[in-house]
Amino acid sequence: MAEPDRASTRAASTPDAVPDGVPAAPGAVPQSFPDGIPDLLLGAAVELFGERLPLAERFASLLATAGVERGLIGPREAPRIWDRHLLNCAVLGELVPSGVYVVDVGSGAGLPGIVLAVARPDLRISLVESLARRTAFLTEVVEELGLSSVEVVRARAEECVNVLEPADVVTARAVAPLDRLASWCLPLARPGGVLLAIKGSSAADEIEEHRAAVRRLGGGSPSLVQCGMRLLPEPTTVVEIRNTGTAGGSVRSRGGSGTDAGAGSRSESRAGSRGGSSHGGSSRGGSRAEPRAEARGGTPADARGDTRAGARGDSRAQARDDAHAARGEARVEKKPAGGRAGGRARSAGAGRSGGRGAQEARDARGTHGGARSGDGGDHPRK
Ligand SMILES: C[S@@+](CC[C@H](N)C(=O)[O-])C[C@H]1O[C@@H](n2cnc3c(N)ncnc32)[C@H](O)[C@@H]1O
Repeated sequence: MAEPDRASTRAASTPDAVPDGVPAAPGAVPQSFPDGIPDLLLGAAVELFGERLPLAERFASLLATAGVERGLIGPREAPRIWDRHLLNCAVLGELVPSGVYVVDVGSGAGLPGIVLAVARPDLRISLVESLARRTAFLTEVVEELGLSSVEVVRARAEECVNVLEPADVVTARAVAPLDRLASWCLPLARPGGVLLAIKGSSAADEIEEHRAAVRRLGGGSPSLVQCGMRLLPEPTTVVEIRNTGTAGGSVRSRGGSGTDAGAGSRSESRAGSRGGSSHGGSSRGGSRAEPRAEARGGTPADARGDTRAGARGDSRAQARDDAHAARGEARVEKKPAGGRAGGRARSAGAGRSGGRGAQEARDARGTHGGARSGDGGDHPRK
């Protein structure tokens, strides 16, 4: 497996934080709101983003302009950005403990990763996305919003195992069916860590279909959780799977390579270095249902609808990615190093043996991370 190449940029400024993502006191809430937030959702937006609501508004605006122009979301999504995307993702924070390290797999245009970073400045977040066009957008957004606790990692999730620090929480929305998602994401979570997959109304069926595969992959029994019950007209359906640390198998990816196939890396990671996160605290809510329970509200959508403009190009790029991965080849795309040194990216073998792995880790700390960039399954849909 080829060495990942890392470069990074660090956000220029850090906006004022809301401790632990606690909603700001009423007096701190900005007085002016854009037309963009539907009246019905204004209360939820204020509660979820608090005094960082202007940052969320800026992200909404970037999605509706550059995001649409660059084919990252479809033009029809622009009017639905708040309900279908920002708030749908922000309520995921109910399941994320304070101060933990989160890896968002298949971030696309930043969903849910950027939204979580805006709503929850207490989190450290790595956005893992395989397509360069999308990581370029993500990097710009991170810089523009001053999200200093976020790194953008251009790589397939499979390539990040033993490269990124084991995560307390791995998130994903509209990336792949549950078995494939588990095979990519559970290895990125520490034992005891969780995968939170935003899913649609077929989540319960998916759980039943893939239960055995998830168990083979070291996942505990999946739970179906509804987030935002109190805040949103339609709550967000999340499948929560704990990494038991007993993985015993893999699921073949589309390219034909299993997660343990050693796909080559073409990664540039942007590593932030704020020290390891202990698994902190308890999560903030979410309403758990029995796995078989019917999910209310078809949230997660089929991403195909919202990426139409760029979908053909992306799927060609993804096919190339898959072919490379299937052959175990690496395609490293370098980015100029920038910003201060980071240190969270962890190389295979780093810390245990010297040699290349250790050198990679040193490189990651010394030059600081970068960005790295695939296409997947279901998106929130209403
Ligand atoms: C349908 S989009 C969803 C994007 C975003 N999560 C959302 O909900 O809007 C799926 C994204 O996952 C990325 N992707 C697919 N497979 C991946 C993998 N194995 N590793 C990293 N990213 C992947 C694709 O490039 C694409 O950007």
